[in-house]
Amino acid sequence: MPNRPNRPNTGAAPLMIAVLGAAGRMGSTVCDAVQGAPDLALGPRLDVGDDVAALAGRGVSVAVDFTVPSATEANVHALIDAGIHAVVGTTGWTEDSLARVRTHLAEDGRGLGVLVAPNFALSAVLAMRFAAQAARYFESAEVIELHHPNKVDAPSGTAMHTARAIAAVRTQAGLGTGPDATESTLDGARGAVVDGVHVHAVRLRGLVAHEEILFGNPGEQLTIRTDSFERSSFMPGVLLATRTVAERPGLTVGLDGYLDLG
Ligand SMILES: NC(=O)C1=CN([C@@H]2O[C@H](COP(=O)(O)OP(=O)(O)OC[C@H]3O[C@@H](n4cnc5c(N)ncnc54)[C@H](OP(=O)(O)O)[C@@H]3O)[C@@H](O)[C@H]2O)C=CC1
Ligand SMILES: O=C(O)C1=N[C@H](C(=O)O)C[C@H](O)C1
Repeated sequence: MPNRPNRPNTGAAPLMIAVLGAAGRMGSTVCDAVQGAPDLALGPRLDVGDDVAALAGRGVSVAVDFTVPSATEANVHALIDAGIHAVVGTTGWTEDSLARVRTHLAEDGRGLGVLVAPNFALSAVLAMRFAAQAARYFESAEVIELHHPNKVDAPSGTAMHTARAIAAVRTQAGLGTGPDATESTLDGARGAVVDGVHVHAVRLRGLVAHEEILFGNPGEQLTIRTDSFERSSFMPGVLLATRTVAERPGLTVGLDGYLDLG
């Protein structure tokens, strides 16, 4: 990742990285990326049915979780109990589940770090940041996310995060809901509503991970778009996180918390 502290850790023994969801699309890509990094060593690869608690005492420094929304929170609690830092890309996190992790980390007291990031691609991280910057200046804001048809959750974690951030800025700026004269619709025609922001999900063969954030004012529109054409786009962010999570005790939400974005 350019201009980021994503250099290999030199001079030290390689950090051992465990991967949860290792056989999945993201998990297998992470295994390849870790194997290609001279300062990292690929440790245990876990999938459904494997016991996360059994990672304790096996020299694992950091575990990367790309599993499923129904499993990821329990995995993180088990990793904390095992004394292992966690880098999490899996979606499905809520304010409540994040709060439980925050509490667990505080109670544990060993200074472990957990990063939960809805998107590790630099383009997506910047798109979310730019959207939050733009949100106060526009009457209308809607989010469209577009993904491969094998994705099990909708809207995407990235779209949820984007919409929540836009909504928070709009509230702070005293903006109400966007103008919308719709009186009757087919169910779903206006998408899901996340904190007052409409979010639309497209599933299409050929896509990987894409998002458009649309802002409108009378006579003008701003579109912010991010495209991940390959899962390799997530890897610099994942590797950066594995290298630095131990230096960031507590819970961080969003890779932007690890980047010097100003
Ligand atoms: N933050 C980011 O940048 C990105 C996040 N994601 C998110 O990552 C997650 C995974 O995506 P993707 O790799 O495409 O999905 P896949 O379905 O390809 O992979 C998920 C893997 O996790 C396994 N799994 C399921 N339950 C468990 C469990 N309890 N413990 C361990 N492993 C388990 C699955 O096994 P099985 O198939 O046998 O059920 C599968 O191998 C999704 O939530 C997705 O939204 C995706 C891309 C980027
Ligand atoms: O499932 C995916 O593929 C992706 N999931 C994440 C999300 O839900 O935001 C990140 C990226 O969009 C790819």
